[in-house]
Amino acid sequence: MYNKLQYISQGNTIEEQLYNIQQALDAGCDWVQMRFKDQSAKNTFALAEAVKFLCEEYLANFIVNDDLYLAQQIAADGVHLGLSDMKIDEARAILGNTKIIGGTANTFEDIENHVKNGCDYIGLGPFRFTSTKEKLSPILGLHGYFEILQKLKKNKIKIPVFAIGGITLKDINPLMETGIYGIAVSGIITESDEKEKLIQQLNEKLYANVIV
Ligand SMILES: Cc1ncc(COP(=O)(O)OP(=O)(O)O)c(N)n1
Ligand SMILES: Cc1ncsc1CCOP(=O)(O)O
Ligand SMILES: [Mg+2]
Repeated sequence: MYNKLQYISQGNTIEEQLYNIQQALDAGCDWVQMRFKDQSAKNTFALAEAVKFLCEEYLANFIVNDDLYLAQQIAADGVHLGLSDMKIDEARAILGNTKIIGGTANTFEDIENHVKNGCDYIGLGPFRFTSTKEKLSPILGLHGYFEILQKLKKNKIKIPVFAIGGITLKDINPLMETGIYGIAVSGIITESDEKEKLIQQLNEKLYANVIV
């Protein structure tokens, strides 16, 4: 099963990205999504190769944001695709069944479609406003998660749902109570001065009800 905490990388240069990713891995993150927007193919490829190497060293999962062909080229563990990126069924046909394909959703219908098309997990959001991403879909808030997760349950749709967008430590308990599986975060980890402590606290809350 998937880790319940996914770190989405930040940084405007290869160096900044690598610094942030290494810090997150050192602090205990074991799932990284490389998100490097508006860059040349050369830079993105160079970063992806370096991140793949790092994640292998730390035994962390590594997925690529947006670019299925890059994920395929560097043999990443998978890809995360948004509503305006390549369609999930097309991606599945190209990547096969062994790779992770995550899909963005903002509504119950988005999730229904993703599940039909062979998606492995859902990034559902945004939970609240965040400056990490431009052009946000409508904000869901706790009530939005509650309604969508209830509808999934009613329709017997089972897929791990990760909450995303402006999430902080204090949001985890109420979010987990809605039935989500985990969270995908960027800002709180990138900006934290006490990453190890933060990741430990996040994991404690995320795994509080997991029986091993
Ligand atoms: C886990 C997760 N969920 C949602 C997103 C957002 O993807 P997308 O809508 O394609 O936006 P960009 O990240 O590409 O700007 C995500 N990246 N990860
Ligand atoms: C990529 C993405 N998609 C919806 S919100 C978001 C950004 C999440 O980052 P943060 O945790 O900093 O709000
Ligand atoms: Mg995208």
